[in-house]
Amino acid sequence: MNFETIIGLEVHVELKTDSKMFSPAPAHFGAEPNTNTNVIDLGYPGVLPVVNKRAVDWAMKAALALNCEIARHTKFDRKNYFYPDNPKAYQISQFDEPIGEHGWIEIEVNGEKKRIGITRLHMEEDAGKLTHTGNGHSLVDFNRQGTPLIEIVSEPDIRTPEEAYAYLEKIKSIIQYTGVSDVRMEEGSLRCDANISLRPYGQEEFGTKTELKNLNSFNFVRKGIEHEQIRQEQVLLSGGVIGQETRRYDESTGKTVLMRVKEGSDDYRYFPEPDLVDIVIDDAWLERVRSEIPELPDARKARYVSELGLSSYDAMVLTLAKPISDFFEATVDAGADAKQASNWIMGEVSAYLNAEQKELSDTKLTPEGLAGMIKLIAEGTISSKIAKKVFKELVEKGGNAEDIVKAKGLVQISDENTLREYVTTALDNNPQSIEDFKNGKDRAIGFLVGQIMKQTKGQANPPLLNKILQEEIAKR
Ligand SMILES: Nc1ncnc2c1ncn2[C@@H]1O[C@H](COP(=O)(O)OP(=O)(O)OP(=O)(O)O)[C@@H](O)[C@H]1O
Ligand SMILES: [Mg+2]
Ligand SMILES: [Mg+2]
Repeated sequence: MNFETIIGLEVHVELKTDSKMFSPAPAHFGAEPNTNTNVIDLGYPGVLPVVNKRAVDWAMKAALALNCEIARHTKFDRKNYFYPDNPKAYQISQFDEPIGEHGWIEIEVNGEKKRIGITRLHMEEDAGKLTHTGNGHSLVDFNRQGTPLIEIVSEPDIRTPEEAYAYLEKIKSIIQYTGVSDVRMEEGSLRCDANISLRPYGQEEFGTKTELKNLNSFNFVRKGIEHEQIRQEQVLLSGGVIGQETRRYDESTGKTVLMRVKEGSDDYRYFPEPDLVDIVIDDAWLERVRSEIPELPDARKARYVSELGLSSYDAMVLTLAKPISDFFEATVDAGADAKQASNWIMGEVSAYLNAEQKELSDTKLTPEGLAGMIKLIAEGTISSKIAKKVFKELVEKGGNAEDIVKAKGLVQISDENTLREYVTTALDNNPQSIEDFKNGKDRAIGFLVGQIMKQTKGQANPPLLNKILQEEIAKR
C-alpha cells in the first residue's frame, strides 16, 4: 500500500525585546544562569504580570508579515501543566483568541511554488531550560523563563521533508526581515516541532499523528521526518496502529524515540488568565504596526528579477538572508554591476562564509570594497583569477581593492609587447608543445598558458595572452 505523508509544523520564535513578556527582567540570551530572573516570571505568590506592549507590537508585525488576519480583540489564557522547567506550573499563552489567524506563505521546491496555510500565530511566554548532566542530576536555568514567544502553527499542508525544510527557511527569512527576532536555531530563538501522519493515497481522512521534538537544525527536521515516515509505514504495513505520541529525534542514531503519550488540549485545563486584561486592537494601532513592516523577501525577489535582471533562482538565494540581501544592495549602490555582484556574493563570498562558519559581519568585507574590486575586473585592471587574491585580502584585512592591487603589484599585464616577450620565451623553451598543438592536441595551449601564468604570477591578461599565443604559434 502506498502512503501519503501529512506534515504540520509548530514553530516557536523568541522575540528580541529588551524585557520579558510579563516582567521587567532582561530577556537577553547568554547571561550567567539564573541572573535574568524575576519574581513575576517565577510565579511568586501575590505578583501580577504586566503585558510587554512591544512584544504585542512585534507579534502583530510577524503575524501581518505572514499574511494573518489580526484579531481586534485578543486575550491571554492559562495553560496548566507541570514540568520542572516551569515553576509556575502554568504557562500564560493564548487559546481561543490568538492574535493572528488564517495566514499563509509561499514556498518553492524544485521550481514548484506552493502555498502553505498558517492556522494561527499566538503569543506566550517561554519556559526555563533544563540541562541533564547524565549522572542523575538536571540543572535548571530560569533566564529564559518569561521570554516573549510567538508560536506559529501551520496547516497540515506540507507533504514532504523538502517542503518542511523550505517552509522553515521561509518562515525564518520573513521573521528575520521584520526584525522581531534573531531566529537563530543554535541559540534557541527559533525552534520547531514536527507533526507527522500517513494516510493511504486516496483516503480523505488524516491518520493519527505523532509529534517530533528536539529537532535542533533544519537538517534534523528533514531527517527526523524522513525517519518517522519510514517508522510509521512499517507499523501500518505490519497491521499496527500509530499512537498519538510525542517522540524525540535522536541525532546520534538518526531515529525517533518515544518521549510520552501526548496530552490532548483538555488536559491543559485552559482558562482565561485572570491577572491580565484583554487587549483591544484598534485601526490606528494596526496601521501603525503595518507601516513598520519593511520590504519582505518575496517582494525583494520580484524586484531583483524585474529591475536588476537577475534570474528567479539567484534572486531567491540572495534574498533569503536579510544581511546578505542588504549587502548585495549596498554593493550595487556602490557602483557594482548587479549580475557580477550577485555572482560574487553567491559564489566566493558564500563559500568563504560557509568554510569559515562566519557571518558577513564577522569579516572585514565592505560593499564598497567588493564593488571596487568588481569595477577593477570590468575595467580589465585585474583578471578574475587575481581578483580571488584581492578578495581574500578584502575579507580578511579590509580596505579597498585599488590600494591592495597597487600595494601588491597585482595589476594585470595587458601590454602586448610585454606579453609577446613572455610568449616567445615560452615557445622557445617548449618546442614539443608547438609540435603537439600542430598535431591537434589543443591541450598543449593550456600547458603554455599555465607556464606563462606561473612566470607572471597569474597577472597576464588571459584573452590577450591567448590571442598572442595563437599568432606566435602560427608563425612557427
Ligand atoms: N493528522 C495530522 N497529521 C499531521 N499533522 C497534523 C495532523 N493534524 C494536525 N496536524 C498538525 O499538527 C499541528 C498541531 O499543532 P497545535 O499547536 O495546534 O497542537 P498541539 O501540538 O496539540 O499543541 P501544543 O502546542 O500543546 O503542542 C499543526 O501544525 C497541524 O497542522
Ligand atoms: Mg502547539
Ligand atoms: Mg505541539
